[in-house]
Amino acid sequence: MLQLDNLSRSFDGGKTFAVDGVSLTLQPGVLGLIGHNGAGKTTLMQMLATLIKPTRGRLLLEGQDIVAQPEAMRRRLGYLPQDFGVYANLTALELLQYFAALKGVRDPARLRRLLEQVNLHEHAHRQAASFSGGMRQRLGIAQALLNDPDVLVVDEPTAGLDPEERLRFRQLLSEIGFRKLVIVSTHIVSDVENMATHLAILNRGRLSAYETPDTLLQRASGQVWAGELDAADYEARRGAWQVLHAQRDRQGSVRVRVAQAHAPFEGAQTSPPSLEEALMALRYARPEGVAA
Ligand SMILES: Nc1ncnc2c1ncn2[C@@H]1O[C@H](COP(=O)(O)OP(=O)(O)OP(=O)(O)O)[C@@H](O)[C@H]1O
Repeated sequence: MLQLDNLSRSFDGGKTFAVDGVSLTLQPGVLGLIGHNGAGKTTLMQMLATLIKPTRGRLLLEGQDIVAQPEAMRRRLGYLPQDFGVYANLTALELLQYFAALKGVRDPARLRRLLEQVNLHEHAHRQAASFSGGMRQRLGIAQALLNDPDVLVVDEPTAGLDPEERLRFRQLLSEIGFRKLVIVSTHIVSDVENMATHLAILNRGRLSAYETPDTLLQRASGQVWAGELDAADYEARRGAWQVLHAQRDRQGSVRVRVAQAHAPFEGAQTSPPSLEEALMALRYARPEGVAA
């Protein structure tokens, strides 16, 4: 449906590339675009949203070149940028009415349905400026869905949300992904763990992996070890390991999880990895959980 062909973007006349030769063929579902800060996620998403043009490469929506004809994409696109602001004096409904007028959407019933879909219908007449971060993001999604888009692009949507809001927001994107192509960028793996049908890992502008979460988990299977050892022993040996998690207990021993191909110490057992651990074990991410 959406094809990225050697997509590249430089901001300094071709000396360095923020996005460098990314090729992907995307179908409906949720794509989690994972990368550390500065990896090129926003630049990639802005190209998809036709806000900036690629330096090289092509972007095709059902075969149509959307760099040459951005309108073809804009009609079918919903976009929630990283910094979706709300206008202080407008209520949630007024804000949607405003964007609906800009997008040429004339059906008032649709605005009510969208507020229901994002679970804000009981707050339709409240000023959006008084909303929590999660409510604002959900309003942002309602705005992005106004034109019933086929492609929904959402940039770092859960930054600043509390755990309950994160969960609700993920469920919402997951449901949309049953029928549409949803592209969600994040540097927090757990944000997309339960909803992504595919993951694309961006590392300094380059695509280092494009796989299903299950495939990544399978590839990392047997490479994560768990066990307990004496604190002094742990301190002496930890420098040689890729430690995923370490927790000291009151008795002075340390429960540890380590990523490597063979047992790090006697008594360590292989343990099923989380997706974040799998990315670290496969060297797609740094120990602090940020994709490298
Ligand atoms: N308008 C610009 N002018 C110059 N350099 C830019 C511009 N936009 C992005 N860059 C550079 O391109 C690289 C990728 O930035 P980008 O914002 O796409 O990364 P990101 O993965 O979205 O990071 P973050 O998670 O921090 O938003 C960075 O080195 C950034 O400094």
